[in-house]
Amino acid sequence: MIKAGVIGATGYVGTELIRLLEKHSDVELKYITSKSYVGKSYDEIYENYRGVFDMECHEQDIEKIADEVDVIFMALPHGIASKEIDEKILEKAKVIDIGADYRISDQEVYESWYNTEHGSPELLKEAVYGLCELKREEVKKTRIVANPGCYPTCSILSLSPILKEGLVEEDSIIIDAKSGVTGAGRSLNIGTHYTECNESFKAYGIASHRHTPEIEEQLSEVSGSDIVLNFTPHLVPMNRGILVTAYAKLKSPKSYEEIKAVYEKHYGDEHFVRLTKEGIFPETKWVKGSNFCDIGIKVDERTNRVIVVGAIDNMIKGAAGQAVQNMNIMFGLDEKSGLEDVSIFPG
Ligand SMILES: NC(=O)C1=CN([C@@H]2O[C@H](COP(=O)(O)OP(=O)(O)OC[C@H]3O[C@@H](n4cnc5c(N)ncnc54)[C@H](OP(=O)(O)O)[C@@H]3O)[C@@H](O)[C@H]2O)C=CC1
Ligand SMILES: CC(=O)N[C@@H](CCC(=O)OP(=O)(O)O)C(=O)O
Repeated sequence: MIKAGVIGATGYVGTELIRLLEKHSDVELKYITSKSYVGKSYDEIYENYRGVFDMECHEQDIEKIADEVDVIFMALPHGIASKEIDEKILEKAKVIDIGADYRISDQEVYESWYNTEHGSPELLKEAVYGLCELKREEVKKTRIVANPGCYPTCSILSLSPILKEGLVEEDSIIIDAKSGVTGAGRSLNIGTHYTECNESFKAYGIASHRHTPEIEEQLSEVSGSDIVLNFTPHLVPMNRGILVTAYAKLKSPKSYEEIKAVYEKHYGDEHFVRLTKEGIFPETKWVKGSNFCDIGIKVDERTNRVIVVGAIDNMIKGAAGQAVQNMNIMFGLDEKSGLEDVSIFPG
């Protein structure tokens, strides 16, 4: 049995981690923490767990937790994990950080986009960007995984095959993305009040969202050239889900069948990436509650562009599910363990 601890178990990602780990047949949950609910049992905070999971929430004593577990999941606001993790912790337990602290390899880039000091820059080289389908071999060997962001997971999976094969102009990429409100977390925030976001739809972070450098770094690595792109997120009044529509100009005309063959080459053996049939495009309800990323493609011969539509559940493939997938890889388990659920539709 893998002994696991969840730091930040009372947030939206934390509660999805609890749901997945609690039923994972190879995992024993040993320790959960919270900032505001220390001493409370989990089913007092989340009534849906009544009679199912009543572990007490503890303070965040990371050294003590590392002594008791094999893997620590960090589900905290960015900027905290890097101040808590160090060599001493990593000697005792593996770490999967679901926040952004180890996702960007350049300390200066991280500090300027996140407006905070990095607490353990010496670990940036060692941390592996845990986009499982792209980095499986590195994830197997590492002690610390930077679990990718939700928008980046969907954007990078949607675009990497055509960039890897050099089929599109590297400076032509536009990513138009939409997220449900759980993407903003559980803590109070005016923009996510019911009356502020219900019956409305807005773009935000235009040309300035912190996921831009994360997406650019990974797509640059995939394509072998520097990618600079436009990324525009939108807030949609739904609970969960991310839909990405990405556009890129073809270097030379290609048919739908040729582009489809490239996606099949890259994802044909991937359980969690599903390609839709021609003319069918992903919907967030098809991935709700599951670890799948659905991808649909269109070649617009009129504009010579490829249009790729991707969908994930922001809290599952975009966070807790991918974190469990990373744990499975790190501990040599079947990658699908504990992640067999299909979408909770109608949900
Ligand atoms: N929501 C999503 O879809 C996704 C989120 N992420 C990332 O995952 C991380 C968690 O996100 P999410 O669950 O949405 O956030 P929430 O705001 O819902 O939860 C945050 C968690 O961290 C705890 N916490 C807050 N502040 C502190 C602090 N100063 N010290 C210690 N613990 C603290 C909270 O405890 P308490 O409940 O007691 O206040 C809670 O358990 C973030 O880095 C987020 O960016 C990544 C991908 C997708
Ligand atoms: C809807 C919404 O507000 N989404 C969040 C991103 C979601 C997220 O969790 O960010 P990380 O993946 O980097 O942790 C935002 O735009 O900041």
